[in-house]
Amino acid sequence: MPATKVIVNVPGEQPYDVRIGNGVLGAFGAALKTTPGLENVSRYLVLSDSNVAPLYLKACKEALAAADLKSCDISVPAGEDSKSIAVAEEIWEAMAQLGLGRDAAVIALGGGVVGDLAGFVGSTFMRGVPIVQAPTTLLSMVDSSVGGKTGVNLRAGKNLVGTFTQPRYVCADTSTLATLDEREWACGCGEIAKSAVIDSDDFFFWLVEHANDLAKRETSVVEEAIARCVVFKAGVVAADKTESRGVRECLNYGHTLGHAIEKLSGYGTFSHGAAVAEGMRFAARLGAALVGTPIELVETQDDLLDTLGLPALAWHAAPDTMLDAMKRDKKTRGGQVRFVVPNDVGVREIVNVADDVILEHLEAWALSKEGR
Ligand SMILES: NC(=O)c1ccc[n+]([C@@H]2O[C@H](COP(=O)([O-])OP(=O)(O)OC[C@H]3O[C@@H](n4cnc5c(N)ncnc54)[C@H](O)[C@@H]3O)[C@@H](O)[C@H]2O)c1
Ligand SMILES: O=C(O)C(=O)C[C@@H](O)[C@H](O)[C@H](O)COP(=O)(O)O
Ligand SMILES: [Zn+2]
Repeated sequence: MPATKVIVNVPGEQPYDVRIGNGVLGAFGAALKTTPGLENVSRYLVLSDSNVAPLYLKACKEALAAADLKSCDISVPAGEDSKSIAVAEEIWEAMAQLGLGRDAAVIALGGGVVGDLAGFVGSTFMRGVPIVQAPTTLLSMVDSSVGGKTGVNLRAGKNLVGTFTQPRYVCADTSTLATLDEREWACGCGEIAKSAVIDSDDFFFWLVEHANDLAKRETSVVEEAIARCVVFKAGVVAADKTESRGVRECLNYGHTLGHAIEKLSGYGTFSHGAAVAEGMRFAARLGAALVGTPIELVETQDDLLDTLGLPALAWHAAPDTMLDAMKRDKKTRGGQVRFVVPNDVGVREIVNVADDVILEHLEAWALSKEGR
């Protein structure tokens, strides 16, 4: 896999490119000018957050101006709390005040929070304007900027309102990762580990071998990890864009428990990636009990997550409270909670798990936390 600039095409009715590399934001405007579906855009709204705007908004707007593209911008407070209907409504109102019409497009400049929020407001404003993703966190480069899941959280649970709307273009400038702190680095590594476990032996054992270098941000390893994740996700999304064919749900590995942790701990207490990593530990153990997931996989995954800076969380809630939160998961059918579990590396299945079995495993999980 090439180490510098990589372009991955996400196939589908409206295929799009994901451009990955150091400095690709500099050529952003020129790339948008030749992107199908953006020919008639008269103004771009750049949505970012209070951490990202001071760092990268100027460069983004300069890249647009250099290609004679007009832009305006809105910044939201950094953090998961901005993924809400209240903030979405403020943005819709601001877009109307700015005089944006159906010839506008929305650029998400930031992490997964900005990406999901911008995707949601863009896909609903005036019944939908084009969306462009310019991810600036590791997590958003490896996962959220690709695939078109947009949305906001409700008090009842994560991502409970949203749309499936593919972006027209994704620009992942890896130079922006230099300003990311340790917590957010590890968060991205959580989704990389998720993709590796459910993808293949090739990805998983490559990651095990390079986990230390990824944690140390070794450039070629980082770029290869991003490219591998995007190639994998592009294939899954192409096969099942709206998660209706039983293929895309695999990307939810670790999320059944992970989303419940995020909700119950107060959104933002744990990063999404840390919660997903915890969910992967739990789901693999459930797999070992229910479908024969090899214990070597459970242990290798534990070691991998440790190396990537994602130790088991010293946090738990009462099992019945956890179960109640998990019942809001979108994979739930007929009131029954379903988990993605790995039968082995690269082989996954969705299992319906009875409440009493989940409670029994949650109790064991809670016990394992005592004394931490
Ligand atoms: N749509 C999807 O397919 C998908 C996939 C995975 C995760 N998600 C969602 O993504 C969100 C998590 O995304 P995230 O981890 O990127 O969180 P985030 O967007 O909150 O970013 C994490 C923090 O890093 C800051 N930041 C962003 N870029 C930076 C940079 N280059 N330098 C310094 N600081 C920077 C942000 O301001 C924020 O404080 C969750 O809401 C999750 O549900 C969505
Ligand atoms: O793209 C997908 O599909 C995913 O499931 C990717 C996940 O990493 C991501 O966190 C997603 O937002 C979760 O989706 P949800 O449907 O469970 O809200
Ligand atoms: Zn996720």
